[in-house]
Amino acid sequence: MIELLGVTKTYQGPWNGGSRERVRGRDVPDYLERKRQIHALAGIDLRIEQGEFVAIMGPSGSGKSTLLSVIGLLSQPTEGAVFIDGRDMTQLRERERTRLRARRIGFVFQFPSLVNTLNVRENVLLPILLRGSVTKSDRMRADALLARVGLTDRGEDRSFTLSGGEQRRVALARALMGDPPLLLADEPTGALDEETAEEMMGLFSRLQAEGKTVVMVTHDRSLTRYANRTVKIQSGVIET
Ligand SMILES: Nc1ncnc2c1ncn2[C@@H]1O[C@H](COP(=O)(O)OP(=O)(O)OP(=O)(O)O)[C@@H](O)[C@H]1O
Repeated sequence: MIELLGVTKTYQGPWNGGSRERVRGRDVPDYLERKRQIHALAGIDLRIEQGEFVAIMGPSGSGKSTLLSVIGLLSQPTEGAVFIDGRDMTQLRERERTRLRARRIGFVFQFPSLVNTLNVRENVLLPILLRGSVTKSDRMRADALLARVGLTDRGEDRSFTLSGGEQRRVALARALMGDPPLLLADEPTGALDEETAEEMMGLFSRLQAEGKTVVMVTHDRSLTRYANRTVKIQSGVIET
């Protein structure tokens, strides 16, 4: 379903502090001084089958979030190809990538980024609200998803009145609103207590059992037991 071939991602770092670089034994003039390059991904080959639950682990700065953003079409690789269902996403126009992202990918981040001025149900409906008007069946779906994440009857509450774990579940319900086949989660249980984290992982497991593909970045080794496979990344390279 998802295949990355030779994916690299290089960021331009800050100016390197005025120190002169030497290229082929000669000082590089100031006006050509190069920015430091950060190789966040340094040649990733990865295949993820439909219906898999993959955990991505690695030390801080190893490239996990970058990898997730490339898989999620939020960021274009510097080199390499990203195939989703056999189509190379790097060859598409930005508009088409955005469209596919909206239809096929749900994101859950560590910080749920709910809109405080909206109530819980409206937050779940946000992807629809942004596209146009909300129908009665959209509202029913939002309520069904809220029930699914254990927040029945909280639809009318202001989102900021919810606890961190509850807000995270609203974010999951929002990610599921468009029924995407692929769920990407970056530290979805970060800063949650153990019990709440386990509940969240239980939800992910059930979604996988229903056929969704789940890719999750985590620091927490104990959570990898929910995944079928753990991919370890170090300095932008997958450890084998
Ligand atoms: N937009 C950016 N501009 C410049 N450098 C970046 C950018 N995003 C990430 N980096 C760098 O790329 C490397 C990989 O970052 P990334 O966020 O993917 O790591 P990570 O494994 O998710 O780390 P953490 O576990 O701390 O969140 C780091 O050295 C980071 O500083």
